[in-house]
Amino acid sequence: MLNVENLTLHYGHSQILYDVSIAAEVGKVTCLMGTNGVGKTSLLKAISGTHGRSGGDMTLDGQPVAKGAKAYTLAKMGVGYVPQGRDVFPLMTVRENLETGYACLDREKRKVEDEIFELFPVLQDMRNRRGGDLSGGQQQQLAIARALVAKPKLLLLDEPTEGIQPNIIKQIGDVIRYLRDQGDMAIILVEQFFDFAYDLGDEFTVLTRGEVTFSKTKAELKREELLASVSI
Ligand SMILES: Nc1ncnc2c1ncn2[C@@H]1O[C@H](COP(=O)(O)OP(=O)(O)OP(=O)(O)O)[C@@H](O)[C@H]1O
Repeated sequence: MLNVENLTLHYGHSQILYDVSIAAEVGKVTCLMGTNGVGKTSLLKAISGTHGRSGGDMTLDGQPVAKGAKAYTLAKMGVGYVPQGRDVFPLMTVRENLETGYACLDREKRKVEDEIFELFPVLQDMRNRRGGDLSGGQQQQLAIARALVAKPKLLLLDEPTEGIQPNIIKQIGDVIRYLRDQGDMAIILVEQFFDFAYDLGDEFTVLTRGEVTFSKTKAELKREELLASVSI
């Protein structure tokens, strides 16, 4: 589904990513791991078009993605992005936040499907509340739901468990597993909560200082090896 080859990324003059290659397949969770500041969020920004890459190639379903492609174009091509920190619109209601998720779609496709509320029943109950009044866990669920509204083929999740209480972490894990098992979406998960990532992941790519250390399937990888590679 996604193929990235030799991607480089800069902020001004400072280079953050060096020849990064990563792939993500439909029906699989690809975990992107590494210690703080190695460039995981930057890679998701490049893949989502939020911060343009400086070099390298990217294809989605075999379609080349131009270097300057904007987030809007990537969203239309099927990339759903759940950023670190959620970026829920605090003054908009839950319903309005969800509606922003389909802004990239053609008018006739703009609909919040019932499945969204089946996955996240709390959002149904709170649909007229303001985003800013939701708890952190509820905001995280809203951010994931907002990305799902556009029916992405590639879902990018940046630390969905950060600052979230255990019962909601479990619900979010169940949703990710459900989406993976539906078999119509590729998922890239950036996650510092090791057991959560190890449990869900099918493929693992580890970054160190902006470079890929290794990409392995779960079968090829010992838990201890992965743990050591993401420990300081
Ligand atoms: N907008 C920016 N301008 C300049 N430097 C930045 C910017 N955003 C991030 N960086 C730097 O880029 C590097 C990689 O940051 P990034 O957030 O991608 O890492 P990360 O692996 O996601 O870290 P974390 O696990 O802490 O979220 C860091 O050194 C960071 O300070």
